[in-house]
Amino acid sequence: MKITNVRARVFEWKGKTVPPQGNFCSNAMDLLYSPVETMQTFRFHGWTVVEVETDTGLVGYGNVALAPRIAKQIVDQYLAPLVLGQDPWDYEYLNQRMYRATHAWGRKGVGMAAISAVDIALWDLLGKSTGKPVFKLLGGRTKEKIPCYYSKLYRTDLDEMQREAETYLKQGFSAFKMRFGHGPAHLQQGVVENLKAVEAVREVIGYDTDLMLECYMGWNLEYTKRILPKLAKYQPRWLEEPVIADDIDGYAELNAMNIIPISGGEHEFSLYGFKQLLERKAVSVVQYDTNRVGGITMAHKINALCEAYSVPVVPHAGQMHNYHLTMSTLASPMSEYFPMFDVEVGNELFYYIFDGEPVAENGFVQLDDDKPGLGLTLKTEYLDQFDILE
Ligand SMILES: O=C(O)C(=O)C[C@@H](O)CO
Ligand SMILES: [Mg+2]
Repeated sequence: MKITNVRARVFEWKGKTVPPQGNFCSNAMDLLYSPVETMQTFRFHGWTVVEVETDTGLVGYGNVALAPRIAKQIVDQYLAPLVLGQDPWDYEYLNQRMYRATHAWGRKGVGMAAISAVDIALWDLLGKSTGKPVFKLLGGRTKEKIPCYYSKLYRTDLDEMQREAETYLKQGFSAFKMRFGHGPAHLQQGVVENLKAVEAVREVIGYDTDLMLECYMGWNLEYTKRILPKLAKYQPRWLEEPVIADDIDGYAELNAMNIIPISGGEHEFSLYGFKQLLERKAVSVVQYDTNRVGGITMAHKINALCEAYSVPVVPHAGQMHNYHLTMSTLASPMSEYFPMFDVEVGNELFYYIFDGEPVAENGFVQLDDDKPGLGLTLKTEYLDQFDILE
């Protein structure tokens, strides 16, 4: 099998969107005085879809969500020439080729995200060419089905958050992730607001469910140290990305406090970066996203690394490029699950672009043994609501 063409297209949503309500979600911009409304930097309304075509007629699909227009340029100008004419089965060689050729500028961030999209498309091809789902190529089914946690609960009105939690509890979810709306800029009043929100959600979901708390890098070390003991009584399973991704010392210090397990890795990009996080005991849960860390080839290696350190992997986002890895490794006990809603943050867009993304039933997602590759096709239903950049 030989690669004959690589096509990268940006899908930019132009349809109706739901404006973020209330304090919505803390994020890294919150610590900075800014005339820019911070939610503008937080919304992700575009996606790059990469199609790798072959001389067999098979086409593999990959995707990247970060900085989609730049990712497309990287695929077009730098990565496509490196894989054209090559055999997708040489995926390790091709991954190294892309990683090393772009290393001067690409080793963290959007460079790696673009590599990920091509790599994911290669694995989709491998599955399609063998008639097997990707998880089979990675080692097979380690779970009957994948437990997943409901991930939304942005910081809106507390009654609304409670209604949301109740609805999804009734649908059978037994694990939830909520977002904080306040950080250091909101002073002690914000601490109180944060605690009230966790209490409100626990009031509805009880204590026989898991609750995860998301900061999305909107706090700092001092603030987190102050609030951690106050949050402990709500028994969170983890506290996610309290500080910016580069502050590995901060993660290590917070995790060593042993009050609440600290999770991270959603904004880490390389195998070496994860080695550092693990060596430093900086996180108790690793949350890579396969469409950021160099694709399935690299995520598979990170799983092995985490297995050896006995640190669980719960990838960022659901989505097929992550589900296949979660299914095939014991290092990964469960998945994140973004429900399909009207377009708001943009996490939902995956459902609007692709057909085949599984829908959770009773808090589990299932992968089909008989669907080759990733099991995704392009959806036609919403095509007129995207601007598509060729
Ligand atoms: O789902 C997460 O872990 C994210 O960080 C997604 C982002 O949308 C913040 O809510
Ligand atoms: Mg997160």
